[in-house]
Amino acid sequence: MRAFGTPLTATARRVLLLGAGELGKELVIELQRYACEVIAVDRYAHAPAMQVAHRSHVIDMLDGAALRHVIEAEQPELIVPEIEAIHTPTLQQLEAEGYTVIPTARATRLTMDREGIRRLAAEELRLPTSPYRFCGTRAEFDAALVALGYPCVVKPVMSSSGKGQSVLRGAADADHAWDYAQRGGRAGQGRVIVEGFVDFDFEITLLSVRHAGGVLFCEPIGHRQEDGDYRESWQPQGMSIEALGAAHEQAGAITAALGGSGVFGVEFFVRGEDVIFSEVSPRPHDTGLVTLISQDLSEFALHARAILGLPIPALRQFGPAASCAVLAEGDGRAPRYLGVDAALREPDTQVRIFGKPEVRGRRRMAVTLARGADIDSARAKARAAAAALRVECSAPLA
Ligand SMILES: Nc1ncnc2c1ncn2[C@@H]1O[C@H](COP(=O)(O)OP(=O)(O)OP(=O)(O)O)[C@@H](O)[C@H]1O
Ligand SMILES: NCC(=O)N[C@@H]1O[C@H](COP(=O)([O-])[O-])[C@@H](O)[C@H]1O
Ligand SMILES: [Mg+2]
Repeated sequence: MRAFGTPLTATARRVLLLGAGELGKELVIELQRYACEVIAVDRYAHAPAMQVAHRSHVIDMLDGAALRHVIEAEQPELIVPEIEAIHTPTLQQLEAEGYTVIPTARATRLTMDREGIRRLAAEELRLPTSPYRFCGTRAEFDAALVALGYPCVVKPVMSSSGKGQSVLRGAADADHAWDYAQRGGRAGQGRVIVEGFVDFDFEITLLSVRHAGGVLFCEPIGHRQEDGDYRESWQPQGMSIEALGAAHEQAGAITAALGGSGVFGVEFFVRGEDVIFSEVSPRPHDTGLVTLISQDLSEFALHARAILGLPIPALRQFGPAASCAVLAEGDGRAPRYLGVDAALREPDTQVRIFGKPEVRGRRRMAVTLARGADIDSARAKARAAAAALRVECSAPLA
């Protein structure tokens, strides 16, 4: 095991994050507890994780040359992707040259593109998934709608948090769904996936931790999404022993195929006893923010331990807990947060404000966390705390 060192000296264990949002911010805080030297990179200045890192860089992470330049200048021991939209072929080259990418460069490449991960899961590993088709043209899209029928879901192959995603109820929705997916994709050159709609009873994220001592699974996290974006999550989600066993088995298979160390957020739909694989993040997951209050080691603490090669002898879950996303809408900068005092009046309630410098359209700006006697009361507390918060931009966009 490598010794830990002193930041900003030759002894430091240096970690570079690619993406510096709210998930990265919590990870940086955990890495700082071990006195790692942390460098945060994102496409804009003053991103949340930059505010708690030792240094930061603003680059276009889809630009392979810019990515290589920053990494060669910083010489990190660990490169930790925090978002999907990164020039992953460059990460594969850097890995071949001796850098360590978390969990592996191949995992980041496969999961950046819905086609890579879906074909691995459904066609190689034979995990149950929704029926799907990939389409690069409008004609292929129209053919996919005929083949899959309605309702169905369309998503750009490269997007997250529901960007460019819509549900089609009938042929009348096709034009809008196609145009929206074309605008919402970040780097996929217009390619989309069309999926048959899964009429699930509930959906879960199974946080799976690959670390030096083996694989651990957190209690399942239930969540509610709107427009493909997470609004509330809770832990533990009740489910049958059989369904939980199937989820463990599938999560074990997909994370083993991706390899490396760290936390993975494996997403499933559950319908009766059927457990249907949806997708996986090779990093902490937004629905896993609930673990900031529900576990002794949050998903960020677990990721830090796993990637640094530290032991995780046990997981402690504290009982029913919930999180609620706080969204702001509109356009402006330097937001102010009113009602934080009101949000914290109940016992066992917490707030995280991410510190994002501006809002354009709709953006997640904070999260509330709560524990309760049962899931319903934890959710009600987290929702009430979120409702007490008001986000107001103090200045127009520059
Ligand atoms: N085939 C489907 N059938 C029913 N609901 C779906 C389907 N695909 C996606 N959804 C709904 O949309 C949500 C978001 O989908 P998905 O996770 O694929 O998007 P995403 O943009 O990758 O989101 P994130 O990056 O936040 O994980 C799912 O959690 C689910 O609620
Ligand atoms: N579902 C993925 C997810 O939640 N990712 C988190 O959101 C940030 C981007 O936020 P922004 O779009 O507000 O900049 C990312 O950096 C990551 O922390
Ligand atoms: Mg998802």
